[in-house]
Amino acid sequence: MTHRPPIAQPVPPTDPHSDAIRVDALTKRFPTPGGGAVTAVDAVSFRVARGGVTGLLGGNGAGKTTTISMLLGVLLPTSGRVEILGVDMARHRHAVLARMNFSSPYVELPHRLTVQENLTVYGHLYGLTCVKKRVQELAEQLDLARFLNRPSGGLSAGQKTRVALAKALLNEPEVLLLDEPTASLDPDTADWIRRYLEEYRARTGATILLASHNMLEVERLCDDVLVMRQGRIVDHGAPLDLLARYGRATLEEVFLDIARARVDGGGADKNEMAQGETVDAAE
Ligand SMILES: Nc1ncnc2c1ncn2[C@@H]1O[C@H](COP(=O)(O)OP(=O)(O)OP(=O)(O)O)[C@@H](O)[C@H]1O
Repeated sequence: MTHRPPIAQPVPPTDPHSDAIRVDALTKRFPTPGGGAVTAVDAVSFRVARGGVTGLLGGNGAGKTTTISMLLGVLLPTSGRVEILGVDMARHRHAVLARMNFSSPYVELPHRLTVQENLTVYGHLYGLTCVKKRVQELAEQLDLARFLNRPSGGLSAGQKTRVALAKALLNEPEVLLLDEPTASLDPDTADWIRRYLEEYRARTGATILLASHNMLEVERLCDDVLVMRQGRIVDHGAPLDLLARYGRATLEEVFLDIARARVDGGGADKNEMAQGETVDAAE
C-alpha cells in the first residue's frame, strides 16, 4: 500500500484582531484499564487576548498540562475547539505552529546531543535562516554559554529548564505556552527568568499562557488568571480582582481557598470529590 502525503488544506483568511488563544468546551478523556475514563479536562472555555499573559493555576492533576498539550496540538481533544491566532488547530495546525512554541519540564531534549546541537537541530526544524546567530544570541541572553558544549542529559534540572526556555524562544514565538517555567530554579535564577519574560513580552508583544505553582510568579507576570480544579475552570479574573473578591492579601491564600473549597463564592464547589480525577463511565 502506498502512503500519499496528506493534501494541505488551504488556510482561510484569519482575523488579525482575533484573540491569540480561544478555547471552546475543550474536553479530554483518557481511557482507563477498567473500561472507564479519566476526564482530565472537562468542557473548558477561555480566551487570551493578543499580548496578554494568563496564568493557569491548579493543584496537582487539575488538568493544566493536558490543556497546554491540546493547545499545542500534541494531544487530540476528545471534543471542543482550539484556535490559536485565529487558526483552527484541528484543521490548520501547520499554519500556526511556526508562530508558537512551548517549554515544559516534562519534555526532555535528546540527552546525548550537546546543548548547542539540540538548539541547532530545533532551529533548523523551525526553519530559522540564521540558526547559529540565534543560538549564540539566546546563549548570551539566558547565560548558557558555559553549557553549550555539554550533553543535555548531564545538566542539572535548573540548567535543563533554562535550555528548554531557550529552545522555546528560538523562533521568537508570538504565542508562548509555558508549563512551570521556573520549576527547579533557584530564587535568583527564577527572578532573572521572570524579568526576561517580562522584557520579552514588552519587546515582542507576545501572548503567554503560563502554568505555575508559584503564586508570586503569577501575581508578578499575569494580567489574568484561570484557576482549574478537577479539569474545570472554577474561577478566573485579574489577580487584584481575585484578591478583592476572596478578601485575601495574596494569591496563595486565594489558591488555598479554592483548592480546599473553603469559600462559598467564586465558583469553588465544596462537594466535589478529592483533588485529582473525575472518573466517568466509559462511553
Ligand atoms: N496519558 C494519560 N493517561 C491517563 N490519565 C492521564 C494522562 N495524562 C494525564 N492524565 C490524568 O489527567 C489528569 C490531569 O493531569 P495533568 O497532567 O493535566 O494535571 P496538571 O494540572 O498538569 O498537574 P501537575 O500540577 O501535577 O503537573 C490527572 O488526573 C492525570 O492523572
